[in-house]
Amino acid sequence: MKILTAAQTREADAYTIQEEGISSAELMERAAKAFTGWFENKFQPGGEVHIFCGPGNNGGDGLAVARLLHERNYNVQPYLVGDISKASDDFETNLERLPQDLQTIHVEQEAAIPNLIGKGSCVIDALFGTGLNRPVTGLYAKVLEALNSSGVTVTSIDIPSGLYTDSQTPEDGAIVRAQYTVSFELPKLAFLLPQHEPFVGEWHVVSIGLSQQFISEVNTNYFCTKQEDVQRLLKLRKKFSHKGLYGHALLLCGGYGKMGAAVLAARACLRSGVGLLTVQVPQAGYPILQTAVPEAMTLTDRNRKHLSELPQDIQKYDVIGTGPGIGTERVTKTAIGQLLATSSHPTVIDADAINLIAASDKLKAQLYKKKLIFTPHPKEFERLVGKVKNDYDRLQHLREFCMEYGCYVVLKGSHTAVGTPEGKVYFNTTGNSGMATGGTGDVLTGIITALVGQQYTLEEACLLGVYVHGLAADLAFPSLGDIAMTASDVIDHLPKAFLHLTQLMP
Ligand SMILES: NC(=O)C1=CN([C@@H]2O[C@H](COP(=O)(O)OP(=O)(O)OC[C@H]3O[C@@H](n4cnc5c(N)ncnc54)[C@H](OP(=O)(O)O)[C@@H]3O)[C@@H](O)[C@H]2O)[C@@H](O)CC1
Ligand SMILES: Nc1ncnc2c1ncn2[C@@H]1O[C@H](COP(=O)(O)OP(=O)(O)O)[C@@H](O)[C@H]1O
Ligand SMILES: [K+]
Repeated sequence: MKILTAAQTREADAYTIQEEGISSAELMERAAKAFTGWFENKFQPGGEVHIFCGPGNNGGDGLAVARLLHERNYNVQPYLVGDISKASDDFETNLERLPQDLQTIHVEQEAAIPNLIGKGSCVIDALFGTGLNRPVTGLYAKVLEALNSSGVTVTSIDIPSGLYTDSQTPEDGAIVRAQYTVSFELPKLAFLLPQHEPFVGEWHVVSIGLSQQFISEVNTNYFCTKQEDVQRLLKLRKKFSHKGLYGHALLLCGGYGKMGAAVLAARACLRSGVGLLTVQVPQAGYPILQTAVPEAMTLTDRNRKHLSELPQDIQKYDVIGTGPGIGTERVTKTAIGQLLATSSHPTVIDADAINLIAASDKLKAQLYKKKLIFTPHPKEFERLVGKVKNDYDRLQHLREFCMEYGCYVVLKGSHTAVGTPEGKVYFNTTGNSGMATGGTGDVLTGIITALVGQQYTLEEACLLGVYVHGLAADLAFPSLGDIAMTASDVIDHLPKAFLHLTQLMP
């Protein structure tokens, strides 16, 4: 699914209006109906609903929603905020359409801002949408600040007012802190960035029938991975298939005190369909791996505690995964250096392997033109690319790093972002806060390694792997919740996650 900029969203609106031969007020009516449908499911009629409308089409939406909720017996109070002498045409149309018994209140100065503290009211924020073109200050900022400090439940139409859709909001701009955001047709880039969680709250997308032709033709660098996107990637097994068809993976993982990382990566790799798995661990890990993961073949390093060498016959493997639990000893750095210098295998690089590379220009110089997938969390990513200013800056670095080295980067987080060598970014849509616990990243390394071994392209392996990893956690959630969830629980739910995707296939 594509993510459009504010400008592209306006073009999509205009294209739809022309293609369907409808008026912009009709499209607004669709948007208002779609919003109202969501709202009715969430909030019962009864309490007061205060709707704050700005001078543009977002305000127009607010007025149309006021009329529709009024018709459905909600106790609605619309406010017109600021100078509405230059309001948009569709705002005017919807103002005229308000029924006689629905009186608006005009908020033209600070003293007229209603005091909603302690009233338990519900607020709909329709001040600004995608047409916001400068930071919110003055009277509008006072309104947003009053809402933020009043303790009311705010639901924003399209986007929280004051928040920029696809670039960093300037620091002097006020932004409403919504509990819910109900957006039209496609999610906005701003919703996917962790820094915006306090403003966006729980977000939902409702369809308003924007032109699918426009959406399929428009160019964008940003995407959301939905179930239908990964389902078509999934390869079914053939009846006469054998383990030789599903790849032989090598995991170079684990170290003294962190052998569990190797166990987690190995188990996840096996649960993701790899044909054969060999794990090389330091000697201290031999009994652990042989006991905890009997399906895997185990090689031992000459070093007792740390990765220090590559296996002799490394050529025979189809894919290598490394990093989890390996530590950053000098001997391990040498081994990772050898790996980069001598191997042409597709390789998944995680955790301490990233840290070692990040700390060495010599190792970094070896990254070019290889088949590499990096799976950093935000701190590991900053070690690779330097300090970032904000989430947009991080995305820019992500794209630049991937383009420079021709690699894939799986930047982990609540909406994990997969960067590609073409500079595209795919945000994941599965997963939950139960995954915020040690070892879940090691599980992801195992999953992606297994998928590359099964001949998925690097891009497919990243997208499918990240999706399935989050889906397993989502399937674990109903019985385990997020507080008690562990990385092993995620592995235990991988079978259900793969089944879920295959059973839904046509
Ligand atoms: N097009 C359609 O058919 C559909 C559109 N839809 C809806 O329309 C929304 C987009 O509407 P929009 O383009 O009118 O912009 P909107 O967000 O209301 O703001 C523009 C107004 O705000 C003003 N303004 C801006 N920044 C400001 C600031 N910081 N401080 C103060 N003022 C500021 C700006 O004034 P100006 O810059 O001219 O001074 C202008 O008056 C979209 O999010 C969705 O909700 C849906 O109904 C689907 C169909
Ligand atoms: N709040 C969250 N919502 C969704 N996914 C999460 C959340 N927190 C963490 N994750 C996922 O859990 C994994 C954590 O990886 P990482 O930080 O490398 O853990 P570790 O190093 O302990 O294995 C990542 O895949 C990340 O996307
Ligand atoms: K809004």
